[in-house]
Amino acid sequence: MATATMTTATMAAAPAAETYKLELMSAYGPVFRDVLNTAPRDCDSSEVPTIDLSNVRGSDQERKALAKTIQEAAENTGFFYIKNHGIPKAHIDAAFKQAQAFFSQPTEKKAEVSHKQSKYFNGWSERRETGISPTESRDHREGFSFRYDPKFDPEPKDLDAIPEDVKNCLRCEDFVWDRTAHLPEFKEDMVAYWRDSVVNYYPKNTEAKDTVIDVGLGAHTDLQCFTFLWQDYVGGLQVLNKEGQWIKVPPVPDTFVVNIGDFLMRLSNDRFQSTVHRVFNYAPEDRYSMPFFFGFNFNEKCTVLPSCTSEENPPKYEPISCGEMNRENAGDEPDPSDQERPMQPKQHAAEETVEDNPSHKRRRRVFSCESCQRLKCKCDYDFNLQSCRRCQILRITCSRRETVEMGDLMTSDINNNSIQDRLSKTENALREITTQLEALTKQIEQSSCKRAHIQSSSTDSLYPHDAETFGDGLEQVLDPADHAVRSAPVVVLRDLDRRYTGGHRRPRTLADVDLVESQLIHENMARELIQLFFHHRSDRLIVSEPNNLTSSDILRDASPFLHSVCCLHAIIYREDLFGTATHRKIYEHNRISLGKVLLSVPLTLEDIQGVFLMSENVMAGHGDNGKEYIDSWMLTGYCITQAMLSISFSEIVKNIRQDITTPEDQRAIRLWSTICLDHLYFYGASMQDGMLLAEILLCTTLLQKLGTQAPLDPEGHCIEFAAWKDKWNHLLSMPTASMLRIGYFSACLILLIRSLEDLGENLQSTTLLSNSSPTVSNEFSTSTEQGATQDSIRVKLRSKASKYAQSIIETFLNMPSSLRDSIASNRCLCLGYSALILTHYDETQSSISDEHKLNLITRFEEWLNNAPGTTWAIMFGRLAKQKLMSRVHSNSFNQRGGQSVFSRTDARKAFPNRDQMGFSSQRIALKTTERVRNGRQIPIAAAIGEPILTPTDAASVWSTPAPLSYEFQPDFVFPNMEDFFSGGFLDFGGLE
Ligand SMILES: O=C(O)CCC(=O)C(=O)O
Ligand SMILES: [Fe+2]
Repeated sequence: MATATMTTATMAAAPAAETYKLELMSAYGPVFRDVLNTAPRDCDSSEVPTIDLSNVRGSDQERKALAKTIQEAAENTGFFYIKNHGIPKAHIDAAFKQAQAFFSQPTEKKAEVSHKQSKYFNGWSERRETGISPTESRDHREGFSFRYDPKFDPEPKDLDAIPEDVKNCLRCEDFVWDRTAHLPEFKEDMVAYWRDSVVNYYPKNTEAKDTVIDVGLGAHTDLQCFTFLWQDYVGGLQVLNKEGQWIKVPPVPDTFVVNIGDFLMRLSNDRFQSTVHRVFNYAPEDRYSMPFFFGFNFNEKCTVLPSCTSEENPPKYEPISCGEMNRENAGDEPDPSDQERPMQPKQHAAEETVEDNPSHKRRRRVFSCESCQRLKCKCDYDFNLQSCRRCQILRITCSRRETVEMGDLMTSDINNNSIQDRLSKTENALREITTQLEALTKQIEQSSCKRAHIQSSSTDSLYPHDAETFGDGLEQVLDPADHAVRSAPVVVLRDLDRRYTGGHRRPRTLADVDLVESQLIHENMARELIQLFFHHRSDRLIVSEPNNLTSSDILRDASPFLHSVCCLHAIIYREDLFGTATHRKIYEHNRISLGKVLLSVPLTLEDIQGVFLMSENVMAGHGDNGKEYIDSWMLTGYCITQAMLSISFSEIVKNIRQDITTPEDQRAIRLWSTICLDHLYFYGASMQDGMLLAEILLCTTLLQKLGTQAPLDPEGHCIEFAAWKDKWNHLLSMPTASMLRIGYFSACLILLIRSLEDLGENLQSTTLLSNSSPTVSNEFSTSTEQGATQDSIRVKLRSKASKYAQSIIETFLNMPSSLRDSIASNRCLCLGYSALILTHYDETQSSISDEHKLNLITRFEEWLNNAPGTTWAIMFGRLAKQKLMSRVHSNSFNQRGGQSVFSRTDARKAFPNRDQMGFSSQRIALKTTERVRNGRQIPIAAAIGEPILTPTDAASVWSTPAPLSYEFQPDFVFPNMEDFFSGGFLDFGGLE
């Protein structure tokens, strides 16, 4: 312990790594920036000033003063706001509305105008499709682009008079408007706003990943001269200042943000700053922005502006066009000049060596760094500095290549030359690798202390989920071994893992390509297969719809691997595909992906789900035993290990305690319980494990059935439940399976109640909890044939529901008392609810005698009175009893000609152990409290109980029944029984 404390102290004193390396794609190739780890702060007006453009049409002097202000801002941060810009607010508002209308369409609709149909990157781009910054996540953004079209110019153009070379540079495409024609006024409002624009949509994002910086649009510089940006009120734009600090450029009403682009920086001989910026939309709201990129035609060659050069500061660059400049960086396909921001680099084609082509003549060596060669700049490579001045200024790696030019040397030197050439390439490659390794090591080191930094400024945290449950600085020390002093092994392991992988996953090419992309199946087929998966196989993961599987909207995007595995599972249900060559190919694809995924730690929940599904023999047909897959046990075991690393259990437990579990938490726990239980299955699980598994599967079936239209047939049967019962009958029939039986009866009861409600029966809180004596109309609406059929169905369902409610209570009362007392609170509420149902229907409707009911209910209530933590159920139990007694009373009253003749004997029959009934004459006061469950507020009614019976004279009370003693507030909402039921087995967010 002493050592640990010492280490902590030493560590705390050691200077923390302050920066991380940010890699950027630029026209000059990859550029690295050192970025401070501190949380982004607000910009101040000296960094991003607001410039009033009112004087743009003022006197010469005023205009000069304005130009100077702009120049200063362009030379400083390269970012500024403009106000009084003259763009009508109505145009902006209309375009904004259209942007919202466009992006709120279903994906399929947006896909109709996908940029994939475009030659020039016009149209819609999906979320995560682009990943502009190699250091950060893929972009959590959708975009819609269109280009200037002379047809829509506010000053009408003679289209025929446009010169051919200018026409060739136009990038407008009609399909963007044709395929949005269904949106009223869309084109008109958009072109009225800008005539050449991108609209960015950053969907709300409250689930930032903790391993990468999850960005809306990654760090980049804009490529052209300057950008006008309108942003809505949400905020998220950040700019990297000269100190390497991210500063926030928040929305300011009625302004645009202007920033300088790479091309203007070059034309100004680096005087104006093209500054790195990004969008970080970690916000509970969607964000929209509409930039306009101003630049020359992409073919227009421009020189450095003479006014920006002098004798001491000669032009650094050769004339170049914007198109050429960017093509130099990114290769030729697709034409990068059609993008507004840099593209991710393409692998340069392997360079041709002299050996590859021995016909090449001996070459003359010239010294010029690779970047200057590419950009046709003069290179003043300094051998001592091992860099040229331009690369130094740009802070990019200056790799020198001994370029050889045709002509000079003797052919006999070819071999020597090629060796020399290769040697120099190898050297360069090594240097590059060393730089990257250094950067990576630093980044990994920083990632472990990043948390500490970022946590201290929690509001701006880039890693909100990184906020560990650790209470003090002891857990934030750099040496993970120190964690061992206080942390569970898994915490140490997780930390080590983060530290050594830095959250980076191994590349797993195939696993990240889904079946559609790899052209194994068509998109529509994939959609059908996913539907089939959810119809037939989702019980494997206890999920009922795709977004139970992932937090992202699109499973294919979130996890191509899991998507492929789900498709593979569904093929069993497609006779036309099962056993075909396509099936085998898909299987092969998944098998290889599985291998890649297994090697790429840390795994996401989706990965683990995929691996888990692969533990089944998915090549087996319906009837075959999918479980006998050779690696199943190993795979489920691996899933368990990985889940332990990926799931923050303590965080989830904390959330459960506070009743604030997130869908992500629930997903994690569902997955965890499923894989553990499945693993036990192979291991030889106990009966109790089996019962728990059976019940979880039952619950899944129930949830699925509740989502369907007619969950039961007219006889009140459910095929799926019958199948479940068949499968688990060996457990159900065991004497120790009372809870499982109660679960089964409850599930059946829930479906019956749902069916009755569908037939118009009111079984809502208001009815079940009302103080009036429960009578259900027996007057059927037999006037129509359909009405008569419905009535007869209702009769059957009522009687069945009563039977199930009876079975639930009976089974419970027959359990050993120790087991009864340990019942989960949620399940206890199921019992209370069953009691209400049992008493709701009279003898004729339920085919159960009131006497028997009273007996059961009384015993149940007696237990409730003595059992701990059953507050709610006490109320329901008592209410049930009162209602029943009041009906028994009025029945007897009516039967004996208005005379109450329910005798002591009757009472004794109903209460054979009346002395042990435990009725108390005390008033019961239940506290009013509020709990939140599943996001709903459930007021627990204040209930004051009057004594119902006194042990001394039960019979006198029969003749004059006491008024019902529980009064529920009118807005009291009875939670669904399925909430109780499904919450019961995991005891999630249990109500006390
Ligand atoms: O959405 C924003 O605020 C910035 C967008 C941007 O930088 C771009 O589109 O290049
Ligand atoms: Fe930008």
